[in-house]
Amino acid sequence: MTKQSVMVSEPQTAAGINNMMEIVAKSSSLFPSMETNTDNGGYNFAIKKQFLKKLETSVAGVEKGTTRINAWVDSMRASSPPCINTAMDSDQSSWMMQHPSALNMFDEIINASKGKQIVMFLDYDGTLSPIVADPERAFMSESMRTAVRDVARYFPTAIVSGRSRDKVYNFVQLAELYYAGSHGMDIKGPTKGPKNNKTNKPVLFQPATEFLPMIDEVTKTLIEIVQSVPGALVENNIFCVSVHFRCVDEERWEDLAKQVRSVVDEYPELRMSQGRKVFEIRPTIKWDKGKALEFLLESLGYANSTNVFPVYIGDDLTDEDAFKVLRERGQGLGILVSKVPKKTNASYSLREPAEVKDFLCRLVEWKRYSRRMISRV
Ligand SMILES: O=P(O)(O)OC[C@H]1O[C@H](O[C@H]2O[C@H](CO)[C@@H](O)[C@H](O)[C@H]2O)[C@H](O)[C@@H](O)[C@@H]1O
Repeated sequence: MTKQSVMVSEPQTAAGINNMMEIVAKSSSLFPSMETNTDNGGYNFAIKKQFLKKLETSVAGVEKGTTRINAWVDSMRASSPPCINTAMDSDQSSWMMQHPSALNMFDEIINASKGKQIVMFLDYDGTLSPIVADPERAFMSESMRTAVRDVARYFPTAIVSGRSRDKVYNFVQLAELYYAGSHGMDIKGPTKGPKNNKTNKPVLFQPATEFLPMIDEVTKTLIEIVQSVPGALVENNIFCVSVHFRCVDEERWEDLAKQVRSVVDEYPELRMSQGRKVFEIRPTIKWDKGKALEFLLESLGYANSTNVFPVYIGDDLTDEDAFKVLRERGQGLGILVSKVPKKTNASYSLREPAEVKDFLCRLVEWKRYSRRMISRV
């Protein structure tokens, strides 16, 4: 993994993306059903050893799942086709009709929010910070930090990330925000904030603590096995774990998918999905970024309120859970950050983090202007 922060462009075709979405959707039905392993108080710590031995001696178990591995590799490839062709142009424009730019539709968005409290939910990677090759160097710009800080002055604001809460906090460094790390499985309220904060006690919610030893064990196993795949990187996100393949040669993807899949197969209580050149491994509990959004709205006192307008901005598959919740509630809106058409539950789009920043700044400008107008009356 390079120590330099390298910008990585991700040319993707609409067909490729839709293909990937379908493959990912289909592959979820291939996950083993959830069963409780009662050895050793719920976790089988011998699994790691058994697994490593199995890898040394045979890949028979993996071969049985050839079709499934092929689906994963297809999905990995579909997320990075070589170029954008002209057929894309018409797909792009029809997609843009369905998911118009949140900047172009700014006035409509503001009208829809009239009389309601906007609550902001922001994903981190690919939304507040550009995608880079080294996950440790995914810094957000100082101007983005200022924009988020300003937004949080006027609207309750939460960062919702796949990263561990501590890690994403270290990137954002704003104490006045809510943070939901590990795909929403680790939620903490602000350490400083507005006086009218309805909850005096700081929020702390961790619905997956029982999985900590298992995630820790799987992380260690994954670190050992990916050593043989140059460029692969395991990131411990505390309640979940990521295996990055952004810097792995495409010829090695199949190997990597097989190895990761066979580790995860040993843990029926874990599931694996694919994000942007990353495998995400997390507990099968029914908790995701959508549930985290609902939990935060409730903590803020908006559980059954019709006077709230949640806005969620994100770029990845895991953000779809939050977009879906907003669609189902018929409240607020989702904004997908993407340069290319993607199947999404979001209503609007923004092309890249720079546009996210512009959108946040316009929100702040509008709020300041409307406050000035009110104070004049
Ligand atoms: O929910 P998010 O905040 O978007 O986190 C999702 C994953 O983001 C990170 O990986 C992605 O960004 C990296 C840095 O730009 C990039 O190198 C990688 O290829 C992307 O997948 C993070 O490192 C993961 O742990 C998160 O799960």
